[in-house]
Amino acid sequence: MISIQGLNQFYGESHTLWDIDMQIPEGQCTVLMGRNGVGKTTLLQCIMGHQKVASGSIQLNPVNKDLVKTSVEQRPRLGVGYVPQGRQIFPLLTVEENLQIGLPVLPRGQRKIPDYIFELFPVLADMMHRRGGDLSGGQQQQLAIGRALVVDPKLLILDEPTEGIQPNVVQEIGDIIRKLNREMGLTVLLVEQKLPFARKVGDRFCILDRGRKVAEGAMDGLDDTLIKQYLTV
Ligand SMILES: Nc1ncnc2c1ncn2[C@@H]1O[C@H](COP(=O)(O)OP(=O)(O)OP(=O)(O)O)[C@@H](O)[C@H]1O
Repeated sequence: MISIQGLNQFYGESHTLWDIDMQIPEGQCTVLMGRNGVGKTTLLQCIMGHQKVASGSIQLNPVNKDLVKTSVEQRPRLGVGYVPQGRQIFPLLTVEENLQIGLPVLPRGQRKIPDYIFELFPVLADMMHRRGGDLSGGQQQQLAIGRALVVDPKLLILDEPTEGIQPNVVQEIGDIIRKLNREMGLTVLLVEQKLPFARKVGDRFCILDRGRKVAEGAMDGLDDTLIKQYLTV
């Protein structure tokens, strides 16, 4: 679905991502892992066009587009949905208004929030007219995922969807990501620090360390040596 090749990124003089080659296979759930500050969010932001790429390509298939050469606004139209770190819900807008944010990218006749979003997240229907800021952290995460789904993505990218969320809701979010991936066929790329969660939802892992990709493969292959070397603090 996505093939990243030779990607380099800088913050000013600081070389943050180094020669990243990475595959996000269609239909699978890939978990991007690594310690704090290794460049996971930066890589997602490069895919979304929120950070400038110095060199390399991010090929999106089957539409056959290099995202590096595509405008930020094009991503949702090309079928890429994004749930950013910290959720970024608009606190003063209602749940309905937050969900409607993505609608203008759709053709005029299709600008309606799909019903299945309320089946996945019944709480959003119950709280439709409440302000985003009144929702709990877990409810806001559901709203952020719902908002990303409004544009009918083929690829869903999530940055630490379980961060700051209560354990019982983490389980619920995991079930929803699995459902989206395994039953509804969305390709998923997510950043996740919690190992049990990564193992539960992921088919594949990819590890970054100090801006370089150091390992990737099937989730079964994420062994103690890799965990000790690159993930534990
Ligand atoms: N806007 C920015 N300007 C300058 N440096 C930045 C910026 N954002 C991140 N960095 C730096 O780039 C490096 C990678 O940060 P990034 O947030 O991508 O890492 P991460 O792996 O997602 O970390 P975390 O798990 O803490 O979210 C870090 O050294 C960080 O301090």
